Amino acid sequence: MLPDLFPLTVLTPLLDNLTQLDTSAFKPAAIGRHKTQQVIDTIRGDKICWLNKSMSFASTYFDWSEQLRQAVNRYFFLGLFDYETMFAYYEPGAFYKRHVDAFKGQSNRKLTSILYLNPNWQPGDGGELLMYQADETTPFETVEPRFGTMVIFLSERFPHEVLPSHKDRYSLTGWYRINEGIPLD
Ligand SMILES: O=C(O)CCC(=O)C(=O)O
Ligand SMILES: [Fe+2]
Repeated sequence: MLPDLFPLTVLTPLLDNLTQLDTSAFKPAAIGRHKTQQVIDTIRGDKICWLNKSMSFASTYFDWSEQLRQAVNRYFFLGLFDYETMFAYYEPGAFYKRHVDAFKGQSNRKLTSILYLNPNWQPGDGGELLMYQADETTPFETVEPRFGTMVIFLSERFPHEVLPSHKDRYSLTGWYRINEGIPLD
């Protein structure tokens, strides 16, 4: 967990632009990919909008994400290949039940990053991210979704959940992916 990672001069325009996005570009978040994809609002209740490089207001964020990708590859040899990121909006009452972002060997998502964009977040506003080790039921980390806090974790390793939020809750969630090569036989 990295509190206050970005300066307000980066965060404030980012949030302003994201919240001005055409809400018709938002869709209820789904679970699974391709044919198995479905919207189950008893598991997650956020609405999402994928970001793309043509959104120039997000260029500082994309540049920083690219630097992180290169640094992680340099130090940890993860072979991260590209990055996808979405803006997520949890309206009051929305939550996301415990899950992992990727199952080992079944996805090319390796590293998850979440940047929280909630100015004036207070204890009691809900919406905390709980991080777990494997099968444990007690979280080893509870993260309040405060403006500028970033969380980075291995997508296959850590189950996590979002507690019901009592206020509008905004975040940018991204996944670094490895290149899906053709397996050698
Ligand atoms: O917003 C969060 O704190 C977590 C979101 C999440 O787990 C996801 O989108 O996969
Ligand atoms: Fe997740």
